[in-house]
Amino acid sequence: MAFKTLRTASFRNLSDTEVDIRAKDIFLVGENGQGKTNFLEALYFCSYAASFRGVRDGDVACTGEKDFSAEVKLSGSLYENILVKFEKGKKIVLIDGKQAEDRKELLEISPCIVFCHEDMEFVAGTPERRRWFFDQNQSLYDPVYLDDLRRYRKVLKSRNAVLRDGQDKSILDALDPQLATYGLRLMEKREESARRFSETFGPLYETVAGIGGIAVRYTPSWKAATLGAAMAFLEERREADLSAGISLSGPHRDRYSFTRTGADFSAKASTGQRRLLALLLRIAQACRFSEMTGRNPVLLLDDVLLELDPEKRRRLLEVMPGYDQAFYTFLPEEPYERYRKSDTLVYTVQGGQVFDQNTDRGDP
Ligand SMILES: Nc1ncnc2c1ncn2[C@@H]1O[C@H](COP(=O)(O)OP(=O)(O)OP(=O)(O)O)[C@@H](O)[C@H]1O
Repeated sequence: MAFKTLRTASFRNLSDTEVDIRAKDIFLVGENGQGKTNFLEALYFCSYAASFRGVRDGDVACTGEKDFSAEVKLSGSLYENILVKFEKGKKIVLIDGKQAEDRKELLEISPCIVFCHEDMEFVAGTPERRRWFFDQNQSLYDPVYLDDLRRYRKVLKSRNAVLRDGQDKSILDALDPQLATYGLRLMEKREESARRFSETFGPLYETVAGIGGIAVRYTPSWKAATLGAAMAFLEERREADLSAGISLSGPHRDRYSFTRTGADFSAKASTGQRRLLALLLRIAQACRFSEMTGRNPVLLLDDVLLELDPEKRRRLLEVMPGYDQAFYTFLPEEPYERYRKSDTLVYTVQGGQVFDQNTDRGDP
């Protein structure tokens, strides 16, 4: 699947036009703060109906506006058009003009993998951010996992409400088996997935950074492998949960870490090594996605090459995963011409306007 055109309306600072993006590689070149990342964000919106910058939908609308939309036409897909619009405080996803019931339907159609500054949080940020990454990773190719995750969160929310408000404790007796059931399903998949992810991630890190033995370690919060054991675990901790007014254990407290030959790696890693960890997490994600689905993703690479020294940049380009389309952002002074292929489309972005730099292009 690839995008043919992107049309935005009141989307951050982008001007309300349609841009032709019919190419495998598209370069967006511009000074800081001109709208390159906003362009990638608009594409991402058509892929997940959410921003990758962790902002509320309303903040994406151009200053002074309340509503906005992003729309793409597709090639290599059963579908032709995706429109995501935010109107009167409500988000609507239209696939070929038909309203989607659940935005997860988009995952099957337009899978994008974004590489951005915020990815550093998966390495240097809170355990929650790392969980988010690995949950997203699994959800990209495993809709059952996403359903279980949503169900787990729903039960957890009810359980926390009971713990907080001191409601009838018998409700906890009813909720705990559900929490344990969904929680165990998540744990099983996380265990397997961390192991499989490491098999891809470790060798990638070794190739680009020259450091072997890197793996992802998954540490579940419940020390339990069966429903009975998980229930016993919850029972044992119920008093502590009641006094805290919140569920203190469960998959929402699971941890992921990066290890080298068994010892923690990220805490001692240099900034450059951490940056590479973050970058290669996304590359491994793209590889895993292709392995599991037999399809290639669209890559959105925001200032990725800028942060690497020339040798790492060269090695990174060597391990780039298979993709159907890739969008790269560059500053004007970067040597982007060096990476340009004969069919690469180059646009400059200035003040939210996207200018075509492909003068030799014939009629599309
Ligand atoms: N909701 C909004 N409405 C209007 N303009 C916005 C909105 N949100 C951000 N902007 C503007 O968008 C611009 C930032 O664009 P963007 O984040 O795409 O930068 P960029 O070109 O990728 O540069 P950098 O390399 O610094 O990330 C800023 O000028 C900012 O004021």
